[in-house]
Amino acid sequence: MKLKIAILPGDGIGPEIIKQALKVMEAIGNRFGHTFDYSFGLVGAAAITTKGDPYPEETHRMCMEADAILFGAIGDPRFDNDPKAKIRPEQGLLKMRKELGLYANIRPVATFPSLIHRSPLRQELIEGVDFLCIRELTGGIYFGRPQGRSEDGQTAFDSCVYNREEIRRICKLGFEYAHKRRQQLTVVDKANVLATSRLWRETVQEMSVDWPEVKVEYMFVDNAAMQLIQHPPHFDVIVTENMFGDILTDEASVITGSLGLLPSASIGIHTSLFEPIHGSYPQAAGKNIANPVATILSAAMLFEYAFGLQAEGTAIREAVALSLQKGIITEDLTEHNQTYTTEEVGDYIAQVIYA
Ligand SMILES: NC(=O)c1ccc[n+]([C@@H]2O[C@H](COP(=O)([O-])OP(=O)(O)OC[C@H]3O[C@@H](n4cnc5c(N)ncnc54)[C@H](O)[C@@H]3O)[C@@H](O)[C@H]2O)c1
Ligand SMILES: CC(C)[C@H](C(=O)O)[C@@H](O)C(=O)O
Ligand SMILES: [Mg+2]
Repeated sequence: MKLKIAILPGDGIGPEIIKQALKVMEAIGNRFGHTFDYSFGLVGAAAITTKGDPYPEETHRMCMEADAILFGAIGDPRFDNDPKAKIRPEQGLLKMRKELGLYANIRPVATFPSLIHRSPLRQELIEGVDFLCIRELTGGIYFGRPQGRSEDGQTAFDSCVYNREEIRRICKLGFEYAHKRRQQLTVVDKANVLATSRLWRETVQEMSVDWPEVKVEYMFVDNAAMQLIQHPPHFDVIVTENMFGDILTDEASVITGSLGLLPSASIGIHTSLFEPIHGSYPQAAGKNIANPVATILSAAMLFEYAFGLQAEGTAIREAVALSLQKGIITEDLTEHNQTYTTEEVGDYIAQVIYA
C-alpha cells in the first residue's frame, strides 16, 4: 500500500520525536510492504519565523492532499513569555484543527505493566487502567467569540460556546466507543455552573435512549479530576469538552508514568491527524533526551485509524512494550543512570520491528 502522509514536525522537541516515528514507520513499511509518500510542512513558531504565519496556506493544502497527518508539537518560550504577541504558534494548531474539521481528539490512557512502578500513584490503584478520553477539539472556550479585551484594556473575556450539533457529533463517538468497550460512558462537565454543560447533559440524555446498553454517568470536572487519581480503573470512555479534555489528559498521563507516553488521534471531517498529547518541551529541545514513545504510538494510531492497518499498529505497540520492558527508556522514566537517548529509543523500537 502507498501511504500519502503529511509530516509536520513543528517546534522544540517536535523534529526529534518525529524523526523517531519516521524510523519506526520505515521499519513497518519494510516489514509489511508499504511505501510512503511524505510531504513536510511548516507549522507553529517555525512557520512564523519563515512565513510570518503559524499555519501557512501551503501547509493546509499539503494536509488536505494527504491521507493522514503526523504532527510533532508547537510552541516556543519566545511567545509564551510575551503575552502581547499578536501572532502565536498555538493559533496555527487551533486554525489547523478548525480548518481540517478535526473535531474529535481520542486520547487512550493505559498503564504499561513494566512501568507500573514509575507512577507516583500506588501500584494497586493503577493496575489495569485502560480508558479513552474523547476530547471535543473544535469548539468551546478555545474558539468561542467574543474573545478579547475591552477598549481600555482593563478587562479580558473568552466565551464558551457549543451548539447541539457539535455536542451530538462528539457524544455519538463516545457512545460508539463505549458500546465496543465496557459499555460505560462518563460525561465530564460543569453543569452545576455552565450553560454549555447543561446543553451537553440535555443532549446526552436524549441520545442515551438510543444506546440502552451503555451506562451513562455524569461527573463534574472537579470531581473527575479527583476520581482519575483516586480510582482510575473505574473509567472506560470519557467524553468531554475541549478545555476539560486538555487538562484531564495531562493529569491522566501521570497514571502511566510520563506525559511523554500518551498518543492521540484527531478524527476529522476532511482528514485525520495524529500527535502526542504533550507539547514542544522547549527545555529539552536539541538535547536528545525527550521521550519519543508518545509520537511513535501516535504513528501506531495513524496506521490503525487512518488506514485500518491493525497488524501494523500492533507491531509498533509490541515493540514499544518490549523497549519499556527491557529498560530502553528516556530519562523521564528512569531514576538511575541507565538512561537512553531519544535516538537510541527510536532505533531500538525500529530494530525490533525489522527483526
Ligand atoms: N499539541 C501541542 O503542540 C502542544 C501541547 C501542549 C503544549 N504545547 C506548547 O508547548 C510549549 C511548552 O508547554 P508546557 O511546558 O506547558 O508543556 P509540555 O507538554 O511541552 O511539557 C510539560 C512537561 O512535560 C514533560 N514532557 C513533555 N513532553 C515530554 C516528552 N516527550 N518526554 C519527556 N518529558 C516530556 C516535561 O517534564 C515537561 O517539562 C508551550 O509553548 C505550549 O503552548 C503544545
Ligand atoms: C498548545 C495548546 C493550544 C494545545 C491545546 O490546548 O489543545 C495543547 O495543550 C494540546 O493538548 O494539544
Ligand atoms: Mg494539552
